[in-house]
Amino acid sequence: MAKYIMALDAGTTSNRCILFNEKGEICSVAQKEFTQYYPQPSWVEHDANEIWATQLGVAIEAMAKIGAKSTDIAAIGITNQRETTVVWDKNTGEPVYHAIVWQCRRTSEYCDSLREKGLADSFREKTGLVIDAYFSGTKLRWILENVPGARERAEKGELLFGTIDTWLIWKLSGGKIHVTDYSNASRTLLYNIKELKWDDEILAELNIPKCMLPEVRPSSAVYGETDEALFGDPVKIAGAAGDQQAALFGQACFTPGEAKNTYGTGCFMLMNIGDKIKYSKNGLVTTIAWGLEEGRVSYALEGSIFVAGAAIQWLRDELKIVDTSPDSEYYAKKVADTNGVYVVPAFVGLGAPYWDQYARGTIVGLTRGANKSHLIRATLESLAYQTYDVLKAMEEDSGISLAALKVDGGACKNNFLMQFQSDVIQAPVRRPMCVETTAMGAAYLAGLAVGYWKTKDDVLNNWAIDNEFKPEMCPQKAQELIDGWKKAVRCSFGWAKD
Ligand SMILES: Nc1ncnc2c1ncn2[C@@H]1O[C@H](COP(=O)(O)OP(=O)(O)O)[C@@H](O)[C@H]1O
Ligand SMILES: O=P(O)(O)OC[C@H](O)CO
Repeated sequence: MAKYIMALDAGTTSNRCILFNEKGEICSVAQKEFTQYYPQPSWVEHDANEIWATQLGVAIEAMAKIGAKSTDIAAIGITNQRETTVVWDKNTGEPVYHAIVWQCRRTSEYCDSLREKGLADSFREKTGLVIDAYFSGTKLRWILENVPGARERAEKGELLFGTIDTWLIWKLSGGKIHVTDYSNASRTLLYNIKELKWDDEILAELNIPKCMLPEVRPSSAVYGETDEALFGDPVKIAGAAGDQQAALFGQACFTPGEAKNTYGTGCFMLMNIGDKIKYSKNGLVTTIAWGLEEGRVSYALEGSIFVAGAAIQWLRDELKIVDTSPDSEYYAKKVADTNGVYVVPAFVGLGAPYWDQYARGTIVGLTRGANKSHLIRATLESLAYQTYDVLKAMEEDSGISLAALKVDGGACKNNFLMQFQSDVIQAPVRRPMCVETTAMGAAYLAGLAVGYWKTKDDVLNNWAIDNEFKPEMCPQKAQELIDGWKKAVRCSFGWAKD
């Protein structure tokens, strides 16, 4: 019997491959960062070819590290940064433009015009989303409008659209399979999450030819096999899910009301709401969590925070005041507080619950005594405050007060941040043994499709806690800090608006 499930985790800043065994344990990992392009302020792009080359490279490396052969791999599951938009030529496989990344704000004004036409409610009703440059639809339209010849070629059926899952599956299959899964489709602003189909009215409004769009399949299903040239024998490609939904699955949040928060490049809190759609009144979006079989899906409420770990990378790469992201913990602990400094990392606007496309990064409360450690600490704390905002919105929408918050993602390894998070929300924060829950979720989705695991109970049984952080700060102090944060956030609003 094959020994491993391979998870390909295509994140915003790096690609990873993890090989899991039957107990859900990590047997091999390889990871590589790739280039971020910022061609104009608030524009973000990736090279889709580099994403593919990096992803294939880490897959081969992870196998080589433990001498695994293709016949040792029962199936591949894919999980990906969502919304990021790729358009490529069906015949040559060449992207017609860089991938436009979820963080990119280039379509903000077009989104304003859609809202001004009074379309916000109908888009919300159909897609569960707010009209925002974050989602794929307006990015795809931008490519069709701005890349010479793209619209004509798309209308002739020569171009294909995909989010990163679709792009990777297409490349893995040697250009044979053009699919996405329910969870990724629900992030495009083009997919009707009630009727489970591409929405013709929205496609007409955005002027997007339907023939470019991938077939939408369950998140756990055999889509096909890898091209023989890649790993030797073909391997089944058996699952895909957006990274945040995969993490919800990997955290075994199967019961409505269960939630997780992932601290990666951004920070995303998702709550399983079962098989009935519920719309938020507090700035969250409704999204498809997963569909395990054709025509049936589970939904989630989501609070999307655009900049979280990316703010720590900013301290590292732009300000150069930490050498590595984990170093932020050392500096934060060197000081007792932030000395009144707040950092609002609205580098690409603000997502939930504010949805301000024109907010920009803001530092307030500086006095002559503010030093590097205060700034680092304030940046780390901003992750916790943003999470607080989203948590409150989620509790209000769902009517459920979370007994504890399950966390995962790269930055949740930061103990200072986790303790501060618990203090701010005044509730326990639970970190699992395996914080690679995104990759784990993708592995489970693929493993369930090929019978490597039998039921979702296997996922539940493999979940184990590493640490629980309990509130140590008194509620009044926490409230004072939150009040300061609210004031700071207000200062960032609308900054980039003429
Ligand atoms: N110990 C840490 N403290 C703070 N931030 C961290 C730490 N370790 C990683 N990060 C941040 O977490 C992010 C990486 O997490 P990851 O889950 O791999 O993200 P993604 O999937 O979005 O690429 C980076 O933005 C990095 O700055
Ligand atoms: O790269 P991550 O893990 O921060 O995830 C990005 C999200 O999928 C964007 O919606």
